[in-house]
Amino acid sequence: MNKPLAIVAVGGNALIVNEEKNSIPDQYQAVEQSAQHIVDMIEGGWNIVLTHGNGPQVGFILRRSELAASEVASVPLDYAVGDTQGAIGYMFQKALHNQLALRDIKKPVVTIVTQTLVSASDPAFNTPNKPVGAFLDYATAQQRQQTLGWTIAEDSGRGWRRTVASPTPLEIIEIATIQNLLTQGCIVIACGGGGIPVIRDAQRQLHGIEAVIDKDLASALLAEQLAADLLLIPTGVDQVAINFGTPEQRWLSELSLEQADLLIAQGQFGSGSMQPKVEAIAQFIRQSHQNGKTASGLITRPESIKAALSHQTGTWITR
Ligand SMILES: NC(=O)OP(=O)(O)O
Repeated sequence: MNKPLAIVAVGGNALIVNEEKNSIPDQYQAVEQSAQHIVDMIEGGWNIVLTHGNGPQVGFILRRSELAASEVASVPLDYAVGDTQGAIGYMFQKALHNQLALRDIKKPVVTIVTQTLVSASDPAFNTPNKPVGAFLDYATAQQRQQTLGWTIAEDSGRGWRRTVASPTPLEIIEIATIQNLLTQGCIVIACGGGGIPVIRDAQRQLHGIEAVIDKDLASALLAEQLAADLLLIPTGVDQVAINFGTPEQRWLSELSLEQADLLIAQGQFGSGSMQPKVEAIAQFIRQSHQNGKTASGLITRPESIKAALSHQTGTWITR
């Protein structure tokens, strides 16, 4: 029997343990931790495609580019997304390779530079709302807004960040290659940072466009197109909660699509944190159902993945 396929979507913020420990070696340590849990899944019989975010990292590249502007040409945002695919892909590729070697599992790991089609007329280009880079105090963010033309927004009560446009992912250009690599038994790292945003002209030519795609939405599209069984989104908590942070807080082990819709409508999940994860999983499950496939989603902490897969923790979302 074929092994089940899971898309595991690791957030860019998950690699930044705290704002003071955000160096490349610090991020690599976090990747090494995640790699252990992913290889546990492989030992448990799963095929894996790993996707990852890049919100902090792509913002760091833009900032380096600004700081060096008098010496070297600046980096357009689509190229900065490509840079993060290479750097974070390298981290996961190396960490997974090493973890597999420790357990004597022979499985190739490969990172695919992935382009994701978006629409040039997506209204998201008029309202940049995807936070990137570091969390700043308001005075610093406002000063950069005035001097560098940044758009800024408060993010999840943690501070102010630069924002960029985040159009809806429509098509994964390298989908056939990703599928082929999976069929050959590879662990594939794809759609990094949601994929490099590209538009297609009337002559079918691709052109990069400056934006950062939401990695959960891109992962949902990828999961649907690969007919995956599971979209797993590791995050900072073991389970999704309602009434989060109040005396009425309640952790959820299971969530139907109808319950998810209702709780989203009630504004139960943070709009910049848990809500996009639940929405992405719901979209994947619905689309899979339309394609005749039964699929599910799981949200949990990376270190709880093994327990969550045997339903001891985590929040399972099913139709
Ligand atoms: N591209 C993206 O969604 O990145 P984060 O998950 O790091 O915000």
